[in-house]
Amino acid sequence: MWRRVASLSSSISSSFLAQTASRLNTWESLTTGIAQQAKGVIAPKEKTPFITFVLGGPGSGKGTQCIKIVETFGFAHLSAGDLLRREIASKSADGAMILNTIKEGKIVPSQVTVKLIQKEMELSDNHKFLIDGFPRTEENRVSFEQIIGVEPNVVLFFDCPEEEMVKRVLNRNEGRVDDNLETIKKRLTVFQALSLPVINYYSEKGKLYTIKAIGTEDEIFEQVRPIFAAFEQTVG
Ligand SMILES: Nc1ncnc2c1ncn2[C@@H]1O[C@H](COP(=O)(O)OP(=O)(O)O)[C@@H](O)[C@H]1O
Ligand SMILES: O=c1ccn([C@@H]2O[C@H](COP(=O)(O)OP(=O)(O)O)[C@@H](O)[C@H]2O)c(=O)[nH]1
Ligand SMILES: [Mg+2]
Repeated sequence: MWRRVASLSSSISSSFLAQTASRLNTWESLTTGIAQQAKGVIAPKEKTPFITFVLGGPGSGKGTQCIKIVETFGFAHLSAGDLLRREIASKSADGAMILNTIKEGKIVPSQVTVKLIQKEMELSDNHKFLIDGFPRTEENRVSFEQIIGVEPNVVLFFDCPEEEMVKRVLNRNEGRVDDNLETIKKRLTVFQALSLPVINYYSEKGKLYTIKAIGTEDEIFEQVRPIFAAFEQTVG
């Protein structure tokens, strides 16, 4: 749905989209409303978006569980880290800056990450999104709300002991520049200082679902499954 609108609205700036969306605060404002303006026709009613943020420390199992959620509940999986690594691989203008930031275990400027997420959402035909590994800071969170103009419906937090996260990352074997002891130590510090406040924010808003992220992948998924099963009727 976003793809069609994105192609129709190339002359309509994304800030206009964001302003319209945040004013009306509905997904339909981003889709049918703009489509009507662009084409002068009544567009079919679109589905309301369902956004899940998937949070947790490095190696807590976010990506692994996202694959299972996609298989079982048909979400689109947007990994912020994968989108950033794709920018590095494509040698885009921001590639070198992103690579250095990831090597240092720091956080890429919000504007860059949110634009990449926005593009993927626009290209997707799905209305159910798993946004994996984002937002990692309060600034990330605010930036998403301002640019995209919607809030998450559900926030998952994979709560895993540091010792286990370190062990998993060092065994990950995906050739990542940040899967080494020096970077992981920095990432754990960043997680405690910058990401935990985001998790606390959503806890206070009543949107947080905490998963005990130890045990087998299947055992952990049995904690995840009922969360999405409960929403299935309403989400579609
Ligand atoms: N429950 C689990 N038990 C043991 N290893 C796991 C478990 N879940 C994931 N892993 C492994 O740990 C590593 C990190 O998992 P990943 O899903 O990439 O975490 P994250 O995206 O949170 O960094 C991967 O090599 C993955 O195969
Ligand atoms: O919103 C994001 C997501 C990721 N990153 C960077 O990308 C790295 C890897 O993120 P990813 O989610 O892939 O790591 P994981 O938690 O899965 O190990 C992070 O340490 C950050 O440097 C970032 O800056 N902003
Ligand atoms: Mg991951």
